[in-house]
Formats: sequence, C-alpha cells, structure tokens
Amino acid sequence: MAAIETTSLTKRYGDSVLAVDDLDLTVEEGEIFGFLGPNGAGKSTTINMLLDFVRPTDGSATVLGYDAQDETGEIRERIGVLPEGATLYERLTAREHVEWVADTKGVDTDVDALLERVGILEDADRAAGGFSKGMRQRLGLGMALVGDPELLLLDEPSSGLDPTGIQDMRELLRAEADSGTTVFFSSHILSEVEAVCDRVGIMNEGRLVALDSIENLRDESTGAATIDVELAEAVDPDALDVGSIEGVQRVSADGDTVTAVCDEPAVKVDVVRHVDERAIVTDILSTDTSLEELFNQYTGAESAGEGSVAPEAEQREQEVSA
Ligand SMILES: Nc1ncnc2c1ncn2[C@@H]1O[C@H](COP(=O)(O)OP(=O)(O)OP(=O)(O)O)[C@@H](O)[C@H]1O
Repeated sequence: MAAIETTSLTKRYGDSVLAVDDLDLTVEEGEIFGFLGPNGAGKSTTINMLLDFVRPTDGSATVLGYDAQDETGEIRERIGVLPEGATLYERLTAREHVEWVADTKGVDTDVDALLERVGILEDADRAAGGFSKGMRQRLGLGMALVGDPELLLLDEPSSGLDPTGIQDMRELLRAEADSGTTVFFSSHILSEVEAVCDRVGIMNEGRLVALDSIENLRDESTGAATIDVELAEAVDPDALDVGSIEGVQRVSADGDTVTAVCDEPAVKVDVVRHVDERAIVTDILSTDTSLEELFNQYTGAESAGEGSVAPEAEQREQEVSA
C-alpha cells in the first residue's frame, strides 16, 4: 500500500488560479519524500488537500489507504502534521500543547521525552506566546510526533530554524524513517532535501515537473560542469587555447585561475590534461551541477535565488589535488 497516492488531483481557486493541476503522485511507505518547488508552486495546496483542509476541484487522494475526503478520522489518528506556520495557543505552555494533542488523539505520551527530542524540554512550562520562531517550529514538530504516527506530513519543517535546528531536524527525520515512519515534507531548502530524502518531487506552477532520486535527477540533467584550474602564475587564456577542447562551452580567466564550463563532467579531465601540458597547475576546483541549478532547470527560474531558491543551497564542490 502506498502511503500517499493522488490521482488527477486538481485544485482551482476561482477561474484564474490553477493551484494544482492533474497531480499523479505516489509516495511509498517508509520513504522520506521531499516536495520541492518555488513559491506558489502548489505544495501547500496539495498538502492541504491530503489533510482535507482544502477540497479538490477534481481527482482524488488516499493517505495510508484511506480516502482523503471521506475517511479523515482514520487518517488523523495515524498521521502527524506540521502545517505551514503552525498555529499555537499563546497562553498554553509547550507541555500543555503536547498533552492537548495526546488527548485529542486518545494516546498516552511521555511529554518530557518528546519535548527533549525536539530540544525544548527546558521550556516545557513556558507559555508558547513568548516562543521564538524556531521554538515554535520545534514545538509544532513535537506535536506532530505525538502517538508515534505512521506518516509525518510536514510543511516547511525547517522554516525559522537555525543551522543547529536544521541539523537536529534532519537527524530526527532520519530516525523516524529508520523506525518505519513515512516522511513527506515540503521545502525550499534544496540542500536540506538532498541531505535526507530518498526521492523528491518538484512542483512548478501546479504541475509535477520531476519525480526521482536527486542522484537520478542529476544524471538526467544537462550535466554542465565547471572546472577552475589555478596556475603558478597568470597566463593569457588564449595562449592556453582551452576553448579548442571538444566539449568546452566557455572559458574565462581571473588572475592565475582559468575557468572552463564543460558539457559534461568527463570533459574536465581533458581540460586539466591540456592545461597541465602548457602551464604549471597548482590547484583544481571541480564543481558539478549544483542542486540549485538542477532546481532551476526544472522550474525555469533564471538565476540562483529566484523562485525562493534558498541562499544556502549548496554547491557541490570537490577539491582535487593537482
Ligand atoms: N485560499 C486561496 N485562494 C486563492 N488562491 C490561493 C489560495 N491558496 C493558494 N492559492 C494560490 O494557489 C497557488 C499555489 O499556492 P500554494 O500555497 O499551494 O503554493 P506553495 O508551493 O505552497 O507556495 P509557498 O512555498 O509560497 O508556500 C498560488 O498561486 C496561490 O496564490
């Protein structure tokens, strides 16, 4: 049984906004699935339809085998949810929030252990009204974990978290998956998705434009690769004639560093050999298609940063000694 299955799932807002367009998506049990896309791509609308917060215009969805519209009670008992911008009760303490969810779900829970897991045990008895954004997010996650759910549905779980918080979140999601929980989460933070996900789906303008592991998506992408070759001294790049190498798209030079953009990673080796025969190479920096570029290829964003690509999206860089 699939953890999540959508069939031609569609949501229109009025006549002009097609928020989710004919979405067919299957998330298998036990997967960590990253749901990516720029602002307005339709991620939250999809999650909201899975939770029956929003009714589809067309199509259907099942969650853990139950119909997302007709069997919401069965679904709620079995899943943990962190909605976008989780709403908290300002006067209730962290502990009271967790107890409230446990009561609603009709389960016993070790509140202290749970708050410890999400890193806010020290603040267990403080009212949530005074919580920082990161603390709110941690509490929201704690609430989602109540009752050891079979499926976690998390909308932007890292939102508001500092780097330590993001790291904690990754470890927690991995631990959950290791214990058999399916994790489905949306994110703008591509490096975060890469670090934890088995597969990703990339949404753009309501449509699923890619669905695969990041590794496979990388292989399928244009594979452009860049290499920086550092030389012992500045050399006229025309004299090196790097542009004549088959598969080199562009060459530029900055002081003692020559940069070549290649059609595919294998061409970088030819560049190094070629330059090494004509000058003294002191260092090499190789860059594969970054996740950010990959994302942009699928969503049509023109430059890094556009379409809410997170600034911390990592470049995959590899130092290779000369
Ligand atoms: N209640 C609503 N009424 C009208 N339009 C809506 C409503 N909710 C969402 N939309 C529109 O639907 C589209 C998809 O929005 P959605 O919030 O699902 O995207 P998203 O991928 O979650 O974006 P973000 O990353 O910014 O949260 C957008 O064009 C948005 O303006």
